[in-house]
Amino acid sequence: MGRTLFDKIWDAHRVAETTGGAALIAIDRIFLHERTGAAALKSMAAAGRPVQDPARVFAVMDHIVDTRLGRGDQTLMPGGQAFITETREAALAAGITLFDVTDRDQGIVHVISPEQGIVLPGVTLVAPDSHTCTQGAFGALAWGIGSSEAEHAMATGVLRLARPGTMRVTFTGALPSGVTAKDMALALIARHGAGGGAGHVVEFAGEAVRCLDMEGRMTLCNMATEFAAMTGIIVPDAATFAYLAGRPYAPASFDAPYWSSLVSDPDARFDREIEIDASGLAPMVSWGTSPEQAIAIDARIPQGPPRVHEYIGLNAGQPIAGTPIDAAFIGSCTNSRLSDLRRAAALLKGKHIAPSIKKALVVPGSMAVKRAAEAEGLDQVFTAAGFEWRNSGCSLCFYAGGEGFEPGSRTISSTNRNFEGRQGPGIRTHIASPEVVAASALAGVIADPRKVLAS
Ligand SMILES: CC(C)[C@H](C(=O)O)[C@@H](O)C(=O)O
Ligand code: SF4
Repeated sequence: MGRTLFDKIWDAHRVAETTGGAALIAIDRIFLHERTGAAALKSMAAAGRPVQDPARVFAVMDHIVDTRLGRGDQTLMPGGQAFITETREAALAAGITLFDVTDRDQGIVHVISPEQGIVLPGVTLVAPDSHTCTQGAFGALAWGIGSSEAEHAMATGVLRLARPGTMRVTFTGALPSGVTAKDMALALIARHGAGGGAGHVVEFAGEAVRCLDMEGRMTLCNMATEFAAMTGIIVPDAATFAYLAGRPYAPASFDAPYWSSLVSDPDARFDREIEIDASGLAPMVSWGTSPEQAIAIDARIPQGPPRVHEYIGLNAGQPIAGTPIDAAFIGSCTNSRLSDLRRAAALLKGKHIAPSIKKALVVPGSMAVKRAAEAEGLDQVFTAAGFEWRNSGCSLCFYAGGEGFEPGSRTISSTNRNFEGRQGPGIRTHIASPEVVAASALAGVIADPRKVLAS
């Protein structure tokens, strides 16, 4: 019987079978960040265990770094300085590659790993961070682990894994204009639940996926963890190889037989199959406190748990469009790459955000994205429109203390999580595409970008 892409990567990395259907899987790349990585490195050093192969291990400062222009080494997170200094010391002592705060290649882990050519088709890559699934867009088996597993992988080069199930989500047809990879992800989670992918590796397939550029594919795979999947994965193709060619850590060519074998065979069987007609999708926006509580932007809020309505301050039956917002955020490993910024800037060009917006931030996913955006003048478009232009990092994708939105704010955000308190105590987050964020910031209320594009 044919094998799925996942099966092939699993087989190529299976070092030994263990009990209960689990296996020892060889780990090709490990990526750490200062929020959870230092703990793993420090614990290894304390136990006198060296990193087995430092050339395969990378670390970056992204989660709690200051993103204000002109930043130094400081973090605004109360008590957070130790994460930065300890990560730096431990990374240097272990001899691994570190992208430090002021490095020109610094950025959010899942943005810089592809930019640097560290993730490659067919590799296994782990990081103590749930959105490691983003990197499955390159046809890698990339997933989030815990700090102690990271320690294990660094010390031994393998991890013990129960074999996950396989699921294929096929998006048929073509996406309508103004509808993006973010909307595909939110539509999937809204229809099949935030737990819908549990225990599975989800392969995204179909015409609408093939037509996404690499940045769109990363946005889609990024949300696999919000679907409770172990990870997402997309079969690599010419776009994948072209994206990676010439990147610092990528091989000189992708013509070895292994690369072209990285497909799901036509007769491969998946444990579960889901099909979604992409041509029927609309821009999506979350109305509640789980990514599954998301609706088309022209729809009305459904009845949800009373606690959710209470926190979010919106009633069932209300249209979501027209809801007044106080703040806007463009950034995160979901939607902070050059194409995201370009699409938002195209809507904002020559316009200004509504006076009711108290804080509007654009936080590029990496310093390389920031430089590329500046070379095109996008920073000027954003600042003229009333957005603050920042250095790269996770920023207000998650609240670490120190910097936040005004208490009680309602934000429209290009991030991936709308949990209670995710962006700060009492903050009500609506997640959506960068287009929806830009259109809403202009209007001061949740707004449909297709209407701005048409006007
Ligand atoms: C801090 C980190 C472990 C966490 C994660 O794993 O996802 C963060 O990146 C997040 O998005 O909540
Ligand atoms: S940008 Fe947000 S979701 Fe992504 S790694 Fe950072 S905190 Fe996590």
